[in-house]
Amino acid sequence: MEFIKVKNYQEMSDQACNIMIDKINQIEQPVLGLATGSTPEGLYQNLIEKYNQGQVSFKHVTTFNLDEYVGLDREDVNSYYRYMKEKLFNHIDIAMERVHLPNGTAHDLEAECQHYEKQIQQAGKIDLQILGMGINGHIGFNEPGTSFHSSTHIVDLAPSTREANSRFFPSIDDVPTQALTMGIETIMESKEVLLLVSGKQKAEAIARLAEGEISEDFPASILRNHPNVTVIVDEGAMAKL
Ligand SMILES: O=P(O)(O)OC[C@H]1O[C@](O)(CO)[C@@H](O)[C@@H]1O
Repeated sequence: MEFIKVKNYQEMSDQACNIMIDKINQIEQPVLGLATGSTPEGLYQNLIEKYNQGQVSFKHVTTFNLDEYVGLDREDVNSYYRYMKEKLFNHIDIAMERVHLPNGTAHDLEAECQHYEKQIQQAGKIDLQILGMGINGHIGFNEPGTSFHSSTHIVDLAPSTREANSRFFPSIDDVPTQALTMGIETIMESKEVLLLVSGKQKAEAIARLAEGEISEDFPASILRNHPNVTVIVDEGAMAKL
């Protein structure tokens, strides 16, 4: 696991953007794994800027998002599908048929998980997976206690995750209680992982990632066993290292 230490959120987003554009330009049919939350917003803004400057095209890019809330329609303001459209897809030349997010309103959620997992395998696995990390070490929506051998599955969201994400909803009662997420094994099968971590609220989590034991109690810790992980971390998040 390689750590790239940067000053602040903007520098983290700039470095992540460069890594992602290199990857897109290196591979003929790149498959990217994408994340939501606050962390990658700066990266997506940068990608849009670079696209507008003609430095990158997404025509041959396929994407798989990590997760989606259960019960929110795709066009709901808080769905991750809507987030991705507004923060990235609407502004670039990506073909929407190459875009994938789990369907949180599928009639049969178990079947949807299996189907999503199959689509990732059929695409030839993920070339570069972008990750954020929750304060409890969750990656995707894989909460503490999730099996390291999990594939795409339905999760009950931890109270701390619902509380953290309630900032986007009218009230905490409106935050869905479940989500569909790529599993830990799905993430670990990505060829390369880029984990972005910013802000002092993540300092404890980064210290645990770097120095704690590898345990299902702290999902992100498994990344230490992955052969190709880069963590871009800013000064705030490094406070306890
Ligand atoms: O980037 P944020 O908003 O701090 O969230 C961290 C992680 O939590 C999630 O938003 C899920 O709660 C992930 O999608 C994200 O990577």
